[in-house]
Formats: sequence, C-alpha cells, structure tokens
Amino acid sequence: MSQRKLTLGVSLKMYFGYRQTLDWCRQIRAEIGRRPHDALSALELFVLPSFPALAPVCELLADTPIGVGAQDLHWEDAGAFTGEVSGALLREMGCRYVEVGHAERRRDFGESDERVALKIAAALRNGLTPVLCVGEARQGRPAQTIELCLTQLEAALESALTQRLSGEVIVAYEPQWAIGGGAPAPVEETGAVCRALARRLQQLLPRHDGRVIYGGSAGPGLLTQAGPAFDGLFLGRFAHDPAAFGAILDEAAQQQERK
Ligand SMILES: O=C(CO)COP(=O)(O)O
Repeated sequence: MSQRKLTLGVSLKMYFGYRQTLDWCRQIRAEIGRRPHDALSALELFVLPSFPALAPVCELLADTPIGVGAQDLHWEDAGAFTGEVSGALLREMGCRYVEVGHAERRRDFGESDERVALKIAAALRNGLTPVLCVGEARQGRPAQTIELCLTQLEAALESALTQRLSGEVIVAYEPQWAIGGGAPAPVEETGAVCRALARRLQQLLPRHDGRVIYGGSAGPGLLTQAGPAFDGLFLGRFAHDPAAFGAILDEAAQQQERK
C-alpha cells in the first residue's frame, strides 16, 4: 500500500468558462514550475476540464507532470450518439484519464451501475485510466457504507472483467453528502472505506496498484490529517485557488517523502 503513487486529481466540473479554464491551468503550471522536479515526480497529477477546453489544456500542460482527462465518455467507440464523446476520440487527442460515474451524473443524468460498467470498459479498451467515483448518498454506519461502496465497485468493473480488459483504475471514494459542502467527511470513517475499497480493487485487478483517493470538500490540510489513509485526493472547489492547489502539492510531496 505504501508503494502506491500519491495521486491528486482536480475536476473543474462546469465551474469555469473557457478563458478562465486556460488561465487556471497556466497558474497551476506556474505552481508546478516553482517546485523541485524531484518532489513532484513521485506524484500522479491530473486535471479534468470541460470537453471544449480539453485540446488547449492538453497543449498547455504537455510539458508538465499533469495528465489531462475528460469528465465523462460514451460506452461505444463510434456511431450515431448525438452530443456524446467517445473514449477513442479522447485518447486520440491526448487525454490519459476519464472520470466515470460521478455522483452528479448518477443523480442528475440517471447514470446506472450498468452504464458505469460499460463506460469503465470503454475507457480501458481505449487505453484511458478511468477515475471511477463511488460513494453513498446518505451518511450511514461505516460497515453499511463499506458494503454499499464495494457493491458499486464490483458492479462498475463487471463488464471490464468479463471482457478481460485490464489497466490501471483509480477509484475516487466520494460520499455524496460531503460533495459541495464546507468540510470533508470525517477521516476516521473515510479512511476505513478507502482501505476496504483498495483491498477489493487489488483482488479484482491484481496486476495493478489499485489506488483509492478521497473526494468531497477536500482541501488543504486534509492529506496531512489523513496520513496513509488515502492514496490521494480528488479535488473540486478547494483547488480553484491555484495557491491552495500549491499548498496541497506540498503536503503530498512531504507525505510521499515519508513513505
Ligand atoms: O465532486 C468532487 C470532485 O469530483 C468534489 O467536489 P467538492 O470538493 O467541490 O465538494
């Protein structure tokens, strides 16, 4: 577990306009540039902007350690699917990651476990690393939460495993009730869920390192507080300030050094 790369991801959701996205990426690039290369080389970093900003963001971040990905994909690689974007296209344009099954997509766009599973398979088939989001809708007892999240994880990987697809999968554990709030869920609870998910992920994909990162009002200070409980963070609003992202980078670098 301690050998896993600490991972920091940011989803910009639909918060920023086009120019704002590019400005933010330039500032993030500057934050990266201010830090010694060695401190960052042990981390895995990715950013997920809106679809129309993907091409310029790929270009802007090409010479940095930050990978780029999309917030969604279709489960087919081509065809009559108006308004959709395929994993094949994402890969072709330089994306390395794709988010699948975020709570907002499950809740607002009716994304079922079956669709999530097909999208995970599409991501792996196209050489993209899926960032699979799981998490409970309401705060419950830890044992219940773990069971629910393990069920979501198994359902999400079912198509990929049946098709014998393999590849790195990053799981983002995001308790839905902690998303968009003022503070993250308590580390004592989320740490146990992350560890249970990591164990199962490694059983399901034994050849991969199976990282489980935490998301839901995550911000500066959380990684230090959580210690080895998380393999990293999936950030939203609290990474909008580039300086806050820089502070989280420093925490991650320090933590990686201690491993
Ligand atoms: O959903 C999230 C990341 O995908 C978390 O968002 P917030 O950190 O803004 O709550």
